[in-house]
Amino acid sequence: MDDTAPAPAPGAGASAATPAGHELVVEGLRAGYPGQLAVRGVDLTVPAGRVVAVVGPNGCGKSTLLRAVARLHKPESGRVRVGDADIWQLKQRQAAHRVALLPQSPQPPEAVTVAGLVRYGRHPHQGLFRQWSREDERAVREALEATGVAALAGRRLDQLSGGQRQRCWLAMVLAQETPVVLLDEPTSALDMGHAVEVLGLTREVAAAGRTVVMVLHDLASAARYADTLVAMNDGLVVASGAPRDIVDAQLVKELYGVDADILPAPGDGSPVVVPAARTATDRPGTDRGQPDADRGQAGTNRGRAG
Ligand SMILES: Nc1ncnc2c1ncn2[C@@H]1O[C@H](COP(=O)(O)OP(=O)(O)OP(=O)(O)O)[C@@H](O)[C@H]1O
Repeated sequence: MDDTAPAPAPGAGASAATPAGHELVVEGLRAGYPGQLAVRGVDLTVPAGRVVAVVGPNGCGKSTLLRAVARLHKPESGRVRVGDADIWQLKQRQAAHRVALLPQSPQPPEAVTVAGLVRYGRHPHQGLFRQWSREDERAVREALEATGVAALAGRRLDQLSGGQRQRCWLAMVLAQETPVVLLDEPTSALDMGHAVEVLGLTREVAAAGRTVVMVLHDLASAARYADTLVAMNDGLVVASGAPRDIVDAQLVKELYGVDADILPAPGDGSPVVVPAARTATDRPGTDRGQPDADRGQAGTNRGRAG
């Protein structure tokens, strides 16, 4: 763990019984959609027990990368390995023992309760000869408590606020008890207090030996809570490394086309990005998923993932 990372939140509750010790390795991953390659050759190695934040502009391929790692979006080429298992060589259920994904816009089953949703996280552990067990009950209870939604267990998901729902989905993913946890914008619907709790929880999960890869748009949070930042642009990793080593004005300009000052946060000194004010006429809107000529290849000399 990076020594600048905040200490795990007390009582945030990742179980010692959860599987740990699995390295995640992504090699030469290329994935996309008809007529568009969204991920154009990504290499990534994440040791067990680390938190990685993937950052980058809208449309640069972050979600596609996570979905390909979670065996939900078939890549054109490349490999995803968790421990000694090639995820794309496994059956869906076997893969779901190794990788869990909280997607950006998950679709709930109709009229499901919070407890019912979190129990879905145990589906990969069920089978013909494996019925619901005390172990499943424990995993569900711990996930509900860790995400602060135990009091909502009997409520219907569709009658909760967006932020409450977000934490319930997170509980479902944690209940799956996989060595690798992928979170696509896990704090997007959360107020500051709950965002801090969820980010602290990622540290707790990692401290239990699991691996967390999350997409975040808030660079300050990414820098504060992640051991490693992976910056993507136009389907490629353009920089990766410890946040304080790679977050600078040049990277922010390259990723977002924004001039910014980088200040050390009080306390841990992690980089805080302060964007320069911009008027509407400063710069016409661009699709940040497309490379600008003036952004070029700056930053490709930084540390590559892996
Ligand atoms: N289902 C789809 N069909 C076709 N193209 C898609 C589909 N999903 C994503 N894309 C395209 O693939 C590219 C990468 O999308 P992706 O969702 O991976 O980006 P992202 O970095 O996660 O973006 P954001 O920050 O906005 O969530 C984008 O250009 C997007 O338009």
